[in-house]
Formats: sequence, C-alpha cells, structure tokens
Amino acid sequence: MITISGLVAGYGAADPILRGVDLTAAPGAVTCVVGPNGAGKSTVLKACSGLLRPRSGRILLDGDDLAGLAPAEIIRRGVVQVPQHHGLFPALTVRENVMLGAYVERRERERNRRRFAEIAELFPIVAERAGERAANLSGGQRRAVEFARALMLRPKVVLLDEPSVGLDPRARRQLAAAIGTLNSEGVTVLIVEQNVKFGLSLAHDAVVMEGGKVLRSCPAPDLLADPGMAALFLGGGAGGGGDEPKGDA
Ligand SMILES: Nc1ncnc2c1ncn2[C@@H]1O[C@H](COP(=O)(O)OP(=O)(O)OP(=O)(O)O)[C@@H](O)[C@H]1O
Repeated sequence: MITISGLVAGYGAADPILRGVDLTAAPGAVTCVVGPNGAGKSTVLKACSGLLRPRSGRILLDGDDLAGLAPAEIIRRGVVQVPQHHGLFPALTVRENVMLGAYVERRERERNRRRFAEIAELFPIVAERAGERAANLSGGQRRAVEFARALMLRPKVVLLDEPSVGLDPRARRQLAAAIGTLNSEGVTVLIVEQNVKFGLSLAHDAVVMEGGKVLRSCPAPDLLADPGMAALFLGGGAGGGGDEPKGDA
C-alpha cells in the first residue's frame, strides 16, 4: 500500500507543481490517476520513484516513508517505475533487457536466473523471443517486456507512466493483458494514463488530479459512469481517449 499525504514537489526554484497531494494506492489493486495536461500526474510518480525530491509531505510504503530516498534505495524497498518512453535497450536481447531489472541485485545470479524463468512463464513473449534483439518487437510486445523487467525484483508497487502512449488498439489489448498479469502477481499498480477510458477500464480505483491537487478519489467504475467526467477531460484537453470502450481490454 502506498499512502501519499501532503505531498509538495516541483522543479528547481519555481513554484511547486504538487501543492499538497493526498492519495492512496490500495494493496494489490490498480489505481489510475487521471486529469488534464499539466495537472501533475507524472510528477507524483517521479516523487514516488525518487527521481524528484519532494519539498514536503510523506510517501508511505507499508508505513515506511520513501520521501527523499535515493531511487536505487526506493527500488530496493519494492517500488519500480516503468518509464514512459524508450524503456528498452534495442540492441540488447529480450532476456538481457529483462535481467537488467535486477541490476541493483546483480550479484545474486542464481536467484535472478530462477526469477527470469518464472517471469518467462508469466509473459509468453519473453520466453518466445528471449534471444532476439528488443529492436525487433512491436510496441505492445515492448511494453510487455518492460513490465516483465519491472517484476524481476518482486516489487510491491509498480508505477506506470502513460503506458498506452503510441499504441494501436491491438497493442493496447496486449498492454491491458500485461497489466492484468502484473496485478495477478499481487503487485500494487499506480498508473497515470492520458487515455482516460482505457486507464479507468483497467483500474479498481480512480484519482482525479487538477492543478497539483487531488479533486476526487473513488472506485474507477463510479468515475466512468459520471457524466461530469467527459466535461472535465474533454474540456481540459486531455483528450478523453474515447476510442477504447470499457471492457474492451
Ligand atoms: N523536468 C521538468 N522541469 C520543469 N518543469 C517540469 C518538468 N517536468 C514537468 N514539468 C512541469 O510540471 C507540470 C506538471 O507536469 P506533469 O508531467 O506532472 O503533468 P501531467 O499531469 O503528467 O501532464 P501530462 O499529461 O501533460 O504529462 C507541467 O507544467 C510541466 O511543464
């Protein structure tokens, strides 16, 4: 469980982008953060993974405060972020890319080898294309390999920053299946998604952000059914992503 309270964070000396964010990602659930462009959604993930040092507030992982810890320490504690773009090394094989997920524990060779075998069972693409260069994969297949890599250290929490960007509908279905696989491993998933309907259709819980604050937290189906949602997202320029019907995943 991740519990964020009073989180204030920003870039350089400028005014903070996050102005007191409170949100919870329930254990074993998928929580989707939505909101207009510039709301601060990705900034929340950067603070959780240690890429951005919060100015104040707490980010509790099962009661321990992660705020201000170094990224490598946060990974060791069980929180892994899947980056938005260019997550794989194209010249390396699928296997090499997945094994990099255990880089901070690279001396544990035997344990990592066993974990790779488990992950290859969870994600068929990893088993089927293990020896092939990542450059040869489709967009949806790459996302699956990125998720596989994120599982190497048995994380408690996986942070996904706009995973559907650039994917066609078929690849989005593969992505949805891969997120289901992450979740079936008992991982808590915190996802930021521009494609609001797609993100909410995968999620148990929803968090709406605007202007660096949380406007609303509720079950994802409640937000999907809310007629005010379209006004917020279409009006706010986030584009609603209305091409992905609920349940299509
Ligand atoms: N590295 C950075 N340096 C300075 N400002 C930044 C940086 N990254 C983001 N920002 C600013 O922080 C604000 C929030 O950005 P953030 O990426 O968190 O928003 P978001 O809700 O994820 O929106 P989007 O969907 O457009 O990515 C924006 O005004 C953005 O310009």
